[in-house]
Amino acid sequence: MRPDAGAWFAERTTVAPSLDDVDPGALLRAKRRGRHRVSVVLPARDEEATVGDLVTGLRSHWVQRLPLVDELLVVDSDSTDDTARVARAAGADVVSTADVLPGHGTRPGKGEALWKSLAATTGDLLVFLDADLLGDVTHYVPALLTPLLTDPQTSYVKGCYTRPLRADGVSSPAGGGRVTELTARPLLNALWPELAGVVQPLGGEYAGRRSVLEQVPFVSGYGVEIGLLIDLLDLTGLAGLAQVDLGVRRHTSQSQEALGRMAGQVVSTVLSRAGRGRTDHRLEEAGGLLTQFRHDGMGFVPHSTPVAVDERPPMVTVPEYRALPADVVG
Ligand SMILES: O=c1ccn([C@@H]2O[C@H](COP(=O)(O)OP(=O)(O)O)[C@@H](O)[C@H]2O)c(=O)[nH]1
Ligand SMILES: O=C(O)[C@@H](COP(=O)(O)O)O[C@H]1O[C@H](CO)[C@@H](O)[C@H](O)[C@H]1O
Repeated sequence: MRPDAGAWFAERTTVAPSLDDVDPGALLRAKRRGRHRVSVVLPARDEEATVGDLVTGLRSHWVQRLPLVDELLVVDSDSTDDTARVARAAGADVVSTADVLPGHGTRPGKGEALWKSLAATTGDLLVFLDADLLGDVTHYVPALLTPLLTDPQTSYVKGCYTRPLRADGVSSPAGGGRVTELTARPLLNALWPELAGVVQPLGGEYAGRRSVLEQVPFVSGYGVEIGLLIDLLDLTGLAGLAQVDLGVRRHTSQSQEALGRMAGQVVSTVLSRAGRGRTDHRLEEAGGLLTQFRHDGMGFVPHSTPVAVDERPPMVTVPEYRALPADVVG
């Protein structure tokens, strides 16, 4: 990893406390001191199976028992199932993407839902969580907010976690984050090596200040996370970014074919950014080292592998080849 990425990883990665170790008083004091208002946003397309429990748990802990969260919004993103009703019944506010900024029409995709959420919420701090998360993720919210509540320099916080994979009815302790590992991470390492320390660049759990989120574009589809990461790096520098180890993240996984389409959106988003301004700088210096991460039970451990292009020149340029007898050279 490049020294700046390595330093960022070492200095800007914190570990989320367990729910029992969260200090509610400190959280509320920090929130009040900063006169913050907190909005939690769940973009949801066809998540009736999971959104209810998720909203119930978040609302019970962070709205009813401890007033850490002021708004809990589910953005119904063209669902064809009962997502909206289930979310509302669990106590969330619910808007449909099409009903927000109707003068701007509506587009399909997760990023559209997240962009519209800025116009449908009032918090100066926003927390984004996927609506297909499985298991107890209650601690995600205070963990993602803490760097924003305690460090004015931090504007954007990414969650990171190990990602078990359940696909085709088979579960494995790792293997999730397929587009991250096979597309996003190699591309970011090649073109934005300063972001090589970000463990889960595509992760759907993150928090940010409205003051920066409203200044950057939102890619309408699945490119939204990588687009935000690159654009917020440009806006705030690495110093404005942080990440929190949230432990484990389980969610309902998509098919390889669906992830292929997601990867396509991620690639087009990266290329749209790589083509900006410093193209020659970025593309000419592309590649070299790929940093990946293992979890040793205590924390994430980076390990880097050279992936620079290694190639031979065209044979015709090799003098010894040109000196060979004509019947050999052809
Ligand atoms: O057009 C879309 C696609 C996805 N999502 C939501 O965005 C989150 C992440 O999407 P998905 O689960 O499809 O991606 P994965 O986590 O499988 O990569 C989930 O809460 C989806 O319901 C959305 O709001 N609109
Ligand atoms: O990280 C990934 O590779 C993809 C796919 O994860 P899985 O292979 O289904 O565990 O999931 C993420 O990517 C999407 C695009 O950025 C995000 O929108 C999702 O929230 C996130 O789960």
